[in-house]
Amino acid sequence: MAGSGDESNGGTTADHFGDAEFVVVANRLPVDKEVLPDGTVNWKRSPGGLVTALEPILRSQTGAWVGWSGIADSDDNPDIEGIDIHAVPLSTREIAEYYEGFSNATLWPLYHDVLVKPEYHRQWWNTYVEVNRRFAEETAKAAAEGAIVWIQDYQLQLVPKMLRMLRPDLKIGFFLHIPFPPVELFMQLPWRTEIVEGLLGADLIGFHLPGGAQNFLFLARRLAGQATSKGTVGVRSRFGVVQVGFRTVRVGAFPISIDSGDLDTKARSKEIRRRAAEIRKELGNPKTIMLGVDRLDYTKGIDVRLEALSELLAEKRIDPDETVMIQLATPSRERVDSYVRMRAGIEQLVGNINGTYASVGQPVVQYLHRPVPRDELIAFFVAADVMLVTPLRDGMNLVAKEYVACRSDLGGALVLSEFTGAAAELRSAYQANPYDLDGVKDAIEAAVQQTPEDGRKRMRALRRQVLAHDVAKWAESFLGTLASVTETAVDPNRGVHLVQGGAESSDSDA
Ligand SMILES: Nc1ncnc2c1ncn2[C@@H]1O[C@H](COP(=O)(O)OP(=O)(O)O)[C@@H](O)[C@H]1O
Ligand SMILES: O=P(O)(O)OC[C@H]1O[C@H](O[C@H]2O[C@H](CO)[C@@H](O)[C@H](O)[C@H]2O)[C@H](O)[C@@H](O)[C@@H]1O
Repeated sequence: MAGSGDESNGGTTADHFGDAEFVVVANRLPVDKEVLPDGTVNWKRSPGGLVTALEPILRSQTGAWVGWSGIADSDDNPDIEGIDIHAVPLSTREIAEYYEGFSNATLWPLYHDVLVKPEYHRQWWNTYVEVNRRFAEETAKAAAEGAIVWIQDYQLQLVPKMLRMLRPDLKIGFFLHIPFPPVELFMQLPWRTEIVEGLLGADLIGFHLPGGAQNFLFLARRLAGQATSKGTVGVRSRFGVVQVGFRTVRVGAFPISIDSGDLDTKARSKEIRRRAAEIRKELGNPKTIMLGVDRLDYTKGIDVRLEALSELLAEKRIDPDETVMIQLATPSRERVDSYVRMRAGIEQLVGNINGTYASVGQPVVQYLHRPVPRDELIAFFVAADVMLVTPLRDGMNLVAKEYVACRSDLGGALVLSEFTGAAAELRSAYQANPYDLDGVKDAIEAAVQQTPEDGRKRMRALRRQVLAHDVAKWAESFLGTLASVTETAVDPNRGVHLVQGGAESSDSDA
């Protein structure tokens, strides 16, 4: 019987398997801790798209979620109705070395075009391995025999292989939410082979875009010495294949989305419309409201849009008396040096623009360094005439899709960086290369000056895409593919074949 307690599954026996038929494994749990004024603790479900998409699946079968609570040195295991929570506690040292260090100061910049220099520290790597092992062990305990396990993102790239060693009976999917870099960048990583081999423990590896899938296939051939397909990968179709012994690993592109129907309904509500009108009034009824909504991250190109605005104002192509830009920036990874430096740079740019172009009581840029409540955010989307999404590199960018979902009035215009995953789908946006400041300025100016008729036409096309492809479809397409490829696997021992270390080859395609 697959999964019975011999050496090949790390000693886990069927009696020690969990109950969950579907397990999500992510760095973060889908809950936020709230301490009420009277000191009592309340765990609120986080409003993220992933939870929304997976909740019905987690509820319809016995579902579990393995992740970190977001709090240091905490042994909290929140109780959430309908989801069996398995918290993986992290110590202060592990947060510094695994999360802030290897995940966010090594992998994050390396995978985002080396926008800042990745730091390579052996101690961070060791802790990344240790923490990935704990996630794998916790998952092995939670999953029922033959369960489906879906591992999320760059923080956990070693979990697929570790988990397969513990539990060869499982069907393992992995999805990367950030870009997967080209070979020229990935080869910098001292532990490049271990990462590729870690991912190859999965049955299905998903990326947002075909380009990421193709980069991975090339590296699997080059670093793990595996036979791979060489044809182009499609969107939710034409999957790539890596042959790992007698195990077949599929590689595909599954662009994530949002709960567009829900946002559309909320944005149509009277309360949100009233609040949107109120926001415009509070801002002094400007002709044009521009909006940026991001985690405060150097990948998001907040500086790009501020510099573009500053030059447009200097060239009098935008009138400061008629324009307000709102930048909502959620604090993020605040103990990582590159984030501290970037925040100072952004705040200086905001100060410079306001110092030069604002009138008393009427700043041109209104900057909020905090998250805003969901309904308030929706009202901002409804109020904004021009949405500025200008990342230097972004896996997808859900904000662009959220804006579109909120515009049932067919108003507004989306300025969108070519270097977001969303750009592949949102072709009717005002797209620009964020490295070409003149191009960004032209796109912003065109968006500000669009005719209502052109605006409606573009927004209609954008909405068709976003409403037809929501996050439930994303989950269905990934999980449907995972189910079909594991069901058709012919060899009952498919579970145990793993790539062994040191397989780097000198592929002549390099
Ligand atoms: N200031 C903010 N207040 C509230 N929500 C925010 C804020 N900034 C970003 N968000 C939300 O966070 C999510 C960001 O997702 P995305 O654009 O894909 O980028 P990332 O996951 O890299 O932060 C969106 O759902 C967006 O609405
Ligand atoms: O958990 P944090 O360190 O606070 O960071 C928040 C999340 O940021 C990243 O989001 C990515 O996923 C989005 C959805 O697929 C995508 O639209 C975006 O382009 C990515 O940057 C990260 O990948 C998540 O793991 C983090 O939880």
